[in-house]
This record gives sequence, C-alpha cells and structure tokens, in this order.
Amino acid sequence: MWIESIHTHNFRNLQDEAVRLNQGLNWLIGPNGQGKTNCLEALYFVITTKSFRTSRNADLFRNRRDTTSIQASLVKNKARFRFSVKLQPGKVSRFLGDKPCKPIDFFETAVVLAFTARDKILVEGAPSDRRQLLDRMIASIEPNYIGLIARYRQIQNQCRKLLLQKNDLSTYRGFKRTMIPIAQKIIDKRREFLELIREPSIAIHQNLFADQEPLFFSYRLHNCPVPNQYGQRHLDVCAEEMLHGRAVMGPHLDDLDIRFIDHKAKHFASSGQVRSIALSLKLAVRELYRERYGFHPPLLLDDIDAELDSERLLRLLNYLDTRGQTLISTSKYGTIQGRLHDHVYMVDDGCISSERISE
Ligand SMILES: Nc1ncnc2c1ncn2[C@@H]1O[C@H](COP(=O)(O)OP(=O)(O)OP(=O)(O)O)[C@@H](O)[C@H]1O
Repeated sequence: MWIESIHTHNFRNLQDEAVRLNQGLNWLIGPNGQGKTNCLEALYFVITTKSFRTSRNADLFRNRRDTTSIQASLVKNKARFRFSVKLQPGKVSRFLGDKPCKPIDFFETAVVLAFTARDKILVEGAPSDRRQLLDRMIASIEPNYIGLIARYRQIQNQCRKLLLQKNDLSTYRGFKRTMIPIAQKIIDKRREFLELIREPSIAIHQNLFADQEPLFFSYRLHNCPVPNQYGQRHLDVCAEEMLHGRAVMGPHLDDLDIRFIDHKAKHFASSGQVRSIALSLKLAVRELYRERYGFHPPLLLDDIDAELDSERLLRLLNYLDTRGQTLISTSKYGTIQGRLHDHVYMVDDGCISSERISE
C-alpha cells in the first residue's frame, strides 16, 4: 500500500498544494516552520481523520478559513482508492471515492503509521498518554478494536453517572457485571498485542539503535494484586467505588510498563534513547502489520534526525530502504546527501515542490 498523491486546501499553512508521491523514501526538506510537519499531518489526517498533534480541529483551518479539505489517492493491491476529508467548523465529512462514509470505513481500507516527537510520550508521558498510543497501535492492526473501546466507554459513562449519584449500589453492580467481560477482552487484546511486538521491537532496538541494553515491557493492571481474580475484584470494589464516587480499577486506569536496563525507561533512558525505544515499538507494529496483511503500511517520520546520531540514522535509513513507502521530514540538508535514489520535496512557506538530489 502506498500514497500516490495528496492535495490540500487551506490545511494549516498549506494553501492549494498538490503533490505526487513515490514508493520508497520521500523526503520533505526545508528550514523550520515551513510546513513539513503540516504536510505529514495532512497525510495522516486524510487517512485516519485524526491529527497526530491536536485534538482541536479548529487548529487545522488555514488562518481561520471556514473550510479545509484534503484528498489523497492510495494504491493497495493494484487497486486505487480516493480518500477525501472536508472540515467545516464542528463538522467532518469523509468520502471514499464519491461515497460519504464513516471513520471505520477509512480504517478498514487503509492504514498509515506516524512517528513524531510527540510519540516520546509512549515512554515519558502519563499512563493515559501510553494507553491512548497503545490503543491506536492496536487499532491500526485490528480496526474492530475501536468498537470494543467504544463499548467500554459507553458503559464506563453510565457507571460514572451512577457513581456521582452515590446511592444505587445494586444497579451499579449490574453495570459492572456487563462491563467486566468487555474490560477483560480489552486487557487480553492489549496483552496479546504486547506479546506480539515484544520480540520484534527488542530486535529492532538492538539492530538499528545498537542498544544492547535489555528492553522490557509489560502490561500493568491498576489496583488488582491477584490478576486471575480480576472479575471478582471488580465486584469486590463496587462499594468502595460508590463511597468515593469514582472507579478504582479498569482498563482506563491500567498502564504499560517500559523498562530499560532494569529501570523505568521514563526515569533512566536518555532523550535519544527514549526516542529510539518509542520508534522501535512503532516499527515493530509496522512489521506485525506486514506479517498479517502482506505489506508495510506507509510510514510518516517527522523530524527524524532531531535526536538520532548519524550512525543510527544511517542504519535506520538502510532498514527503511527495502520496506514500503516512507515519508520523512528534515530541516538538515546534509541528511539527504548522496541518497540519489530517494525522492525529495522542498517545503518553503507552505509551498511544496519536487527536487532532484545532486551528488
Ligand atoms: N492553522 C494554521 N494556519 C496558518 N498557519 C499555520 C496554522 N497552523 C500552523 N501554521 C503555521 O505552520 C508553520 C509550522 O509548520 P510545520 O510545523 O509544518 O513546520 P516544519 O516545517 O515542520 O518546521 P520544523 O522544522 O520546525 O519542525 C508555522 O509557521 C505555523 O505558524
């Protein structure tokens, strides 16, 4: 699967930009603040209808215009798919070809993976950041997972209302009984996913980033000392939850424990190491996708050379060379020197133009 072209209209600082992309490595290059990340964000948005850096769609309209739209053409198994997203204040419209559709239709048709500076929150962020990224990674492999999370949220909201009223323990228990199997399923999915990416991410981390130091990660249940009595524990804490007016356990409170040389990576790894740990996990997800579906999904790498030394960067680029389509942004011209087979786009004040690499 690869993205053949993109056309933006009033998306951030990109006015009417139409770009034809290529398979393999595509570079977006230009000084700071020109629109490289905006271009990657537009690509991510048109496929996922989510931004990787804001949850406020209002930020995306160029200079407060009242409409912004993005179209992209994707090629998958020799078939061509046209994705369009149109944003108006408070409204998102999605189209596959000319047909209006839902986010799940996009998810089931194409996947794109992105790695940006923000992904460091996978290691450094709060448990809620890690859970969100973990869930997004699982959903990129299994679109149905989104439905499971949505069902859990729905029951969780009903439980929250009852907890605020603090007076109907038996109804609350009833809701909990409905919620437990869904919570258990989410936990099983998260654990299974972590198991699947464990080996590949450790191998990628060692091979690309030459970090021989052991990397471990595991799923941590919140407030459940005996995991094989998970369901019973949920029921046991009902009275306590009702008393305090809030849930004390559930997948919305669990965490992903990432350890590096036997310490919490968050407190021990250097900034560059944090970035390589987070990137190794993302690349492992991409490998898992290829194993399942037979091809690497497009990968967007923002500001890739910001914290990687030149040796690690070279190893990463060699690795990416043979693995599907990658779009990479950089502000350092030296990074692309000698990469004669790659495709280069200059980004200058919101305008994108194709360039040739000179020797
Ligand atoms: N809604 C918007 N309307 C107009 N301009 C915007 C909007 N949102 C962001 N910008 C502008 O886009 C520019 C930032 O672009 P972007 O983040 O893509 O930069 P970049 O080329 O990736 O830079 P860097 O190398 O620093 O990461 C800034 O100048 C910012 O003011």
